[in-house]
Amino acid sequence: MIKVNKRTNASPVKLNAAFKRESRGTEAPHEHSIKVVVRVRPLLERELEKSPECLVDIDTDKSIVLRPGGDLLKARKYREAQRFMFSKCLWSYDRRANVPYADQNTVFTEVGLEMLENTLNGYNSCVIAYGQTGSGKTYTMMGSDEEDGLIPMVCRQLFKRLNQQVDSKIQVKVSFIEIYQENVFDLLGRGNKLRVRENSERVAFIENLNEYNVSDSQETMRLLNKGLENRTTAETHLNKQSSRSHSILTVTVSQEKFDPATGSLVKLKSNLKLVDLAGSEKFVASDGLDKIRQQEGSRINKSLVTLGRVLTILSEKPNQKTVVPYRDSILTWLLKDNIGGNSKTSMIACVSPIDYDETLSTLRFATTTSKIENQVLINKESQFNMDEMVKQFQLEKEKLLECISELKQSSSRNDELRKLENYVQWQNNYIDTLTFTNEVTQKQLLCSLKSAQERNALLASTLVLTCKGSETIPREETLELNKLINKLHELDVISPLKDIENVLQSDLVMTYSADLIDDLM
Ligand SMILES: Nc1ncnc2c1ncn2[C@@H]1O[C@H](COP(=O)(O)OP(=O)(O)OP(=O)(O)O)[C@@H](O)[C@H]1O
Repeated sequence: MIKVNKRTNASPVKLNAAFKRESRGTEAPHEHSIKVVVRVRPLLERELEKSPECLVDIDTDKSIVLRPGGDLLKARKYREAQRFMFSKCLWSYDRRANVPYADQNTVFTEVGLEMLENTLNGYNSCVIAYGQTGSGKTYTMMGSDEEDGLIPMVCRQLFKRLNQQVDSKIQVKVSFIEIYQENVFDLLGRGNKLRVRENSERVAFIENLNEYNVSDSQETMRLLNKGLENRTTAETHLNKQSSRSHSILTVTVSQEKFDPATGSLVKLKSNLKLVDLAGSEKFVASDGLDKIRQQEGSRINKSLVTLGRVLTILSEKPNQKTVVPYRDSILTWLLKDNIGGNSKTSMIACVSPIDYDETLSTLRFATTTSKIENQVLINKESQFNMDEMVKQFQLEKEKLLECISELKQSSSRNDELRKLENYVQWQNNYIDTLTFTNEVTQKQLLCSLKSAQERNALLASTLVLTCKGSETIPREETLELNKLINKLHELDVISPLKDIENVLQSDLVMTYSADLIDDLM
């Protein structure tokens, strides 16, 4: 086993020289760069028997060192120690004193939490697990029987957070696909191949894909498990249950919320893609794989090679004329927005601690990825919505009336309460008028509704004080209450309605509603 840090005994001069030449990714990441996190997995049971040498180490939580190891150094001279820098390096190889052990919760904290926040704030988000076969991608994303992975944790937390938003209209939809040998299959459907097409805005979509509405994390987990049962796996020389396909779980979250400050209905729609790629290792004919496995291997490689090409072009900051070959593979076509587009994206690069070549290839791939900057936007739509505004207003009024009727049973200040009740009734008629005169310019109605809302707020504070009314009410509170009630009397309730009336009359329409306003006054 190698030592943890630069204090290693193994030819320090050579290592330092190599570090100078080979340190990668040291530039500070741009705000919208794809965030790359590396995770080193522990030795597997069958690897432990051979007591292999650990070839990786992390010397800070942002830097990982790969060394050739004694045998490899002798065998091939060109192999050198190399250091790579990333947003975070997670050590799950063993529990040692000077490096914190990264369990599944750590992955959630480092990657999942941020993605969750992004999704709730209306950003498209994506997490991609990349690495060779058996490096821990599925373990990281899905987890094991004993421990949940990132996906179940994100789903659980997502619903927990959404349930706290009592005043929003929320819809969550889930779809789950696999890309196997360059074909798309619906993991929640009947297993038939689906076609990828492009809409008029050149956004790829999957025709006839099942999308399920889900209302809690249990329902989401049931669908996820159903999909996992359908996913194509096989035993390979490196992994007993190797995923032979790329899987993409898409969680679409739509939130609608009325914003009383602006009088508008805010709609946020974001999708969170959770991608577990098939293994990235090279296949050699001498591996003794049967024909199907070889074909699988070459198709997996085709899509990952295209992914690599796309990422390389994007990392070199292309101009508008550069052709990015997204459409050369289904994977890159479907992930177009997430790599180089409108998405906050993270990659978890999973590495084996004992495979120099594959780990080096993964770390180089991850470095290229970390140089990509996306163009991130909140998917937000605001629109004035009179119906919603009136609904909100009606709710406020109902609350006030409820409050008054409760107070009437206990309070001795029936006079004030009756006055307040009259005001609320007045608001009631006002709402009817507004609903009826829906044709009037929105701006005027909004202005009018806002002043009515101010009155409601005043009514509410008056009620709070009235609630305290009893024989022993302190003098200051009585004064305050009288002040509020006087203010209510003084309120100019006529001008906003006059504005509406003017519009109605100048348009010579809806005279009936103008009459109604007259009645009210
Ligand atoms: N951090 C970890 N802690 C404990 N066990 C792990 C960890 N990472 C991976 N493993 C174990 O390593 C084995 C291989 O992991 P996994 O199946 O996740 O690899 P993979 O990268 O998804 O492979 P493939 O590309 O072949 O699907 C599994 O038995 C898994 O439980």
